[in-house]
Amino acid sequence: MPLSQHPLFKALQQSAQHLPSLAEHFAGNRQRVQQLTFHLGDNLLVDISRQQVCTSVLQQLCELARQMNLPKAIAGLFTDNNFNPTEQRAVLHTALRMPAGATLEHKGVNVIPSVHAELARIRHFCQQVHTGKWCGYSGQPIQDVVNIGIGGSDLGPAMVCEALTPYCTTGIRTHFVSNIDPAHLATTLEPLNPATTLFVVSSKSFGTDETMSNAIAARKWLLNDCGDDSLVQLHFVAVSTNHQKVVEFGIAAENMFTFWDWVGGRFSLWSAIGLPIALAVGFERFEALLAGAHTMDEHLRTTPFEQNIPVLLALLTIWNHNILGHASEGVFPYSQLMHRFPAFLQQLNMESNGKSVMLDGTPVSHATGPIVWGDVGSNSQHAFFQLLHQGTTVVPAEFIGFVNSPYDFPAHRHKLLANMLAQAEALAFGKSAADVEAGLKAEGLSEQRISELLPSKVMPGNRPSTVILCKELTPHTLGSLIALYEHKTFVQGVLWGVNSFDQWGVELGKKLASGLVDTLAGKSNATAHSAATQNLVKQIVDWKAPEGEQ
Ligand SMILES: O=P(O)(O)OC[C@H]1O[C@H](O)[C@H](O)[C@@H](O)[C@@H]1O
Repeated sequence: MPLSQHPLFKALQQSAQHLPSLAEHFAGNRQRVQQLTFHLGDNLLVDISRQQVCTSVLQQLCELARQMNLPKAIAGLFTDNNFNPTEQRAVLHTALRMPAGATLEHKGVNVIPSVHAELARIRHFCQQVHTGKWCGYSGQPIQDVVNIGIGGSDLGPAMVCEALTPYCTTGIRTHFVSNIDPAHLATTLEPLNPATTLFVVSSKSFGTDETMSNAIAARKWLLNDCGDDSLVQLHFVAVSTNHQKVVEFGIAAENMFTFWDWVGGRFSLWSAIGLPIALAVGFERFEALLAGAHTMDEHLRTTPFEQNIPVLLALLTIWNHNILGHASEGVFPYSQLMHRFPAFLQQLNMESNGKSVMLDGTPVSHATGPIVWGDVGSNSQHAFFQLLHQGTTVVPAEFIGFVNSPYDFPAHRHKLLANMLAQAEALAFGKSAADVEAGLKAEGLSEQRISELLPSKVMPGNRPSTVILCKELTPHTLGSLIALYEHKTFVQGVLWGVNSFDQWGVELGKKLASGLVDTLAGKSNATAHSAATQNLVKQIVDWKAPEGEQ
């Protein structure tokens, strides 16, 4: 039964008619914070007390999830499944972080030994690079690793490498090139020495145009320097599921790391796609990242819904988005190192759940994925938080904070977290007209000035937020945090009844672009396109500098 037709969904809509304010919620229940704070071990806590729910609404949401077969779906994530029917693929990324002795059968074969065999190859390769045994063409050890990939073959490893900067102690510097904009490759390569640079060409399909074009250009750059095609091998490894295309590209099979079609691109950083992470932080820390994700997997698999963190966060999206009608979700890590986390989450959640048809192909009758967006705090406070506090759109916010940091400037120590706590507080409780007026009076302002200022200074409050507080941004905690969002995405998809693991919507644009490349190169005309495109093509051709002048 679709979500919106379920009797419990209708009951939740009824509950939302008589919603107490957050201030009333807190005043009416002294146990609220304890009841609505959940722990993963002793290093991660999730406080949903500032969400516009009470325990009875949460129970209704959990019951709805049970009746919509979420328990079976969760069990399916840890056994063989057919969760991606349009691509005829299973969804088994949880296998990538299972311990060596575990069993997860796919088509009757236990996949865990293959997962660990590939991890052993990654470990060996990292050792070779880190000890200088893997040398470039001039005999010098590798110093810089450039990952060439896009989407799921870029965002996860790029985000993790930045987030784990304090753990990047192997001496290997990592760089990420994704965009077909030549500026990305050119500016990345500019300071690098080809003799000490290794390229990791990462692509599940090994057919993505941006990645292939950048890989071909990188090979030329290398060849220009070393002058011998056979030496290029020393500077290229591949990560892919497509052996044939890797070999056709000219990368030897022994220099290819593999993963499997049951790993979706946006869920793949735990596979060989994480090779740059292991090269940057060391294999043991990569293993700690996997272990952190496995901890969250076990939490998802074994915890009753009423205490299950990813399930609760997904249900809050159902509540905020489908019942209360809030169209977007803001995510605000209070950590400069988590700079790329919102972008990673955008692919994870929006590519997974930005769907309009149910699994059986019928149109959805309820909203699916919200717009996910955000940026780091405290920067975002000084940019767009005005709208969050006083705008006409309510944006449920997720704050992510870390108590300890290896970067300890005494004057900064408490300010970052104080800012995060203050934002959650201001969003929830605002400032009433009476309080604003009293403050302005105390400042000695005239009656007239007070009445002018009052409407602009009132803070409505009652704006929902969640706080995720971690002890420290370690590889293990980051693994748990990423897996939390993976599972949140998965649970949302189950409730919405969509296929969270395909992405057909991105294909049309790719096809149109490939036709337009020839048009812009003057090899075909634009008449097959709309008048708008034809006009822009004409302008581009007119303005284009002749070859060689750019
Ligand atoms: O890893 P690749 O096969 O190169 O794919 C890279 C990316 O491209 C696609 O267009 C998809 O939208 C993404 O889901 C995918 O992660």
